Parts: sequence; C-alpha cells; structure tokens
Amino acid sequence: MTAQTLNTFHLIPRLERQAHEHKGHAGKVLMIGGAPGMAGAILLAGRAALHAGAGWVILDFVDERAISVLSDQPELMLRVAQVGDVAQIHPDVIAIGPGLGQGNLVKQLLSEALQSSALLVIDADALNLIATNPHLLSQLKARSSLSTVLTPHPGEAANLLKETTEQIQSNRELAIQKLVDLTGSIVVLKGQHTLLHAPEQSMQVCLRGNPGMGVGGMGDVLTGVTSAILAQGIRHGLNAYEAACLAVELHSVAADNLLNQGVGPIGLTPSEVLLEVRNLINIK
Ligand SMILES: NC(=O)C1=CN([C@@H]2O[C@H](COP(=O)(O)OP(=O)(O)OC[C@H]3O[C@@H](n4cnc5c(N)ncnc54)[C@H](O)[C@@H]3O)[C@@H](O)[C@H]2O)[C@@H](O)CC1
Ligand SMILES: Nc1ncnc2c1ncn2[C@@H]1O[C@H](COP(=O)(O)OP(=O)(O)O)[C@@H](O)[C@H]1O
Repeated sequence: MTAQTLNTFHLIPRLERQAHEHKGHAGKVLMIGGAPGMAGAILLAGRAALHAGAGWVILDFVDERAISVLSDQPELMLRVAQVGDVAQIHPDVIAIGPGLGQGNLVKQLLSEALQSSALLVIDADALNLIATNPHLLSQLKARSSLSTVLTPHPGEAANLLKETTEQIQSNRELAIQKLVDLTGSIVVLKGQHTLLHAPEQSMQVCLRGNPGMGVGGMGDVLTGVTSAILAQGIRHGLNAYEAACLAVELHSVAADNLLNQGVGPIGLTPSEVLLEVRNLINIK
C-alpha cells in the first residue's frame, strides 16, 4: 500500500463557530496523566487542547501534589485522578497517556476509559500498558470502529508489536498496517513523515514537520490538539479519522511556520507550537 500525502486544511472551515454556539458545541475533553515527575506532559496536552479549541478541558492528575504547583493556565480544570470518576463528567473525548506512568491505579483508569463511550486518544504509557496486558488489548478491540486514536512513537509501536524500534522504522507502512490489524483503531505512527491509518481508510503520510520537533513534550501537544479537534468535530461534521489527520497536519505545519519565522529548529518548544496551531485554525 502506498500512503497518500496528507492534505486536510480544506476541513478547517467546518470548525468555524456559528453565532449561536456555546462551549458545548466545542466539546468536553478529559485528560488523564501526570504521574510524579511528569506533570508537565499532561499540562502541555491540556494547554494544547485549550488553544486548539476544546470547550472544556479537565485534567486528572495521577500525582495529586502536582495540582498545587500548576497554576499558569487557570482555564484548565484540575482534579486528582480517581477510579470511578472518568464517566461521571460525561466527556466527549478522553485522552490518556501523557506522563501517565504505570501501576495498578493507572491500569484501572485505562480500563475505565476503554469502557467509556467517549472518543479516546491513547498515548505514551497507556500504549505501553496495552502492549503488556492482554485484557486491556481486548477491551480496546471491543470498542466501536473509528472511536479510538492511538498515537505511538516508534518505540511505543515496537512495544505493541513486540518488535524492535529498528524493525518498525525499516518498514513504517507495514508496521502501521500491523498496528491497525492488532488494535482495530485509528493509528498515528509518529516520527519523521508521520503515517496515519485506520480500518477501511486510506493510509496517509504527513510530509511536513522538521527535526526541531524532536523535543520532550512535542507528542503531548499532538495529543492535546487531536483531542480538541475530535471534540469539536463531533458537532461540526468531522469524523474521527478526519480529525486525527487534521490534527497531525496542523501540528507539523505549525512547527514549520515557526521555523520560517526564525524560531528553531534548535530550541523550538512545544509551548510555541501550540500557539501557532491556534493561529492556523483561525486563518480564514
Ligand atoms: N514534561 C514532561 O513531563 C514530559 C513527559 N514525558 C513523558 O515521559 C514518558 C516517557 O516518554 P518517552 O517517549 O520520552 O520515552 P520512551 O522511553 O517511551 O521512548 C523513547 C524511545 O522511543 C524510541 N523513539 C521515540 N521516538 C522515535 C523516533 N521518532 N524515531 C525512532 N525512535 C524513536 C527511541 O528508542 C527512544 O529511545 C511518557 O509518559 C511521556 O508522556 C515526555 O512526553 C516528555 C515531556
Ligand atoms: N524529525 C522530525 N520530523 C518531523 N516530525 C518530527 C521529527 N521528530 C519528531 N517529530 C514529531 O514530534 C512529535 C514527537 O512526539 P513524541 O516522540 O511522542 O514526544 P514526547 O513523548 O516527548 O512528547 C511527533 O509528533 C513526531 O512526529
């Protein structure tokens, strides 16, 4: 199979806000992550979701101590992650993984998310947990088609397929096909020339982006942007595969635009990229 080049910006007008709309039309995103030492990952994902247009963003932190020190974005609703709380707030989208860590509590939170009817974005350690836990994998496979987006980097893809990172990188198209077959989900295989694929969808490749993006937190921003576009797409006529494709292109083009403005590649930050994503979505 040969991937088609991603070309999604014609979808942006569908996100336009009509005069009568309120935050419910932009959707509610719940994000779960932020284990000790990695609160920044979920904060970045949350800030990205906010700047990419989600109506509400709620962050559930695994590390309760993190909440008291994170005050630079008061629009975000911050909670301590607790089993049983996931479904309570009826999110449109749940993103789980950024800085999540592993362990029993986290496993239960992931299991709860997998059973939810919300759209799901699964990243980082949530992918690693699925890779080592057949029950979680079977819960993932039981979800309805095109309701889940997985965003592995090549290391996480290797864990899921029980291969090496080198094997993944040596044939990325084959790897993403195997990931779709394994999980029945929308898969975003990150790295240079990010690939997207899903059951009964055509494979897409993103030719934008640059090596300035190779910095901790850049994938967390993609998780946030993807969640926000999924959430807005529900009431703006974008399906989950279109939303994932648009998010990947926005993220990469934002990084390229910054480069063209003289920002990076060395020292380009995820926080700058998420602001440029907002600029791109609002261009008429
Ligand atoms: N501010 C924060 O709190 C941050 C927390 N983070 C969290 O830290 C945890 C560990 O994540 P990491 O992904 O950094 O570490 P991992 O150990 O999961 O993955 C890194 C390895 O994956 C492979 N890999 C990744 N991208 C690749 C590419 N493009 N090409 C080839 N190989 C590639 C390489 O083998 C690399 O050594 C995650 O939970 C993550 O969310 C990171 O997102 C960075 C920022
Ligand atoms: N050389 C590159 N060219 C294009 N995109 C890149 C390059 N390096 C990294 N990226 C992108 O940056 C992001 C890095 O995500 P990830 O590896 O999950 O980082 P983190 O876990 O630290 O947030 C991905 O979207 C990836 O596609």
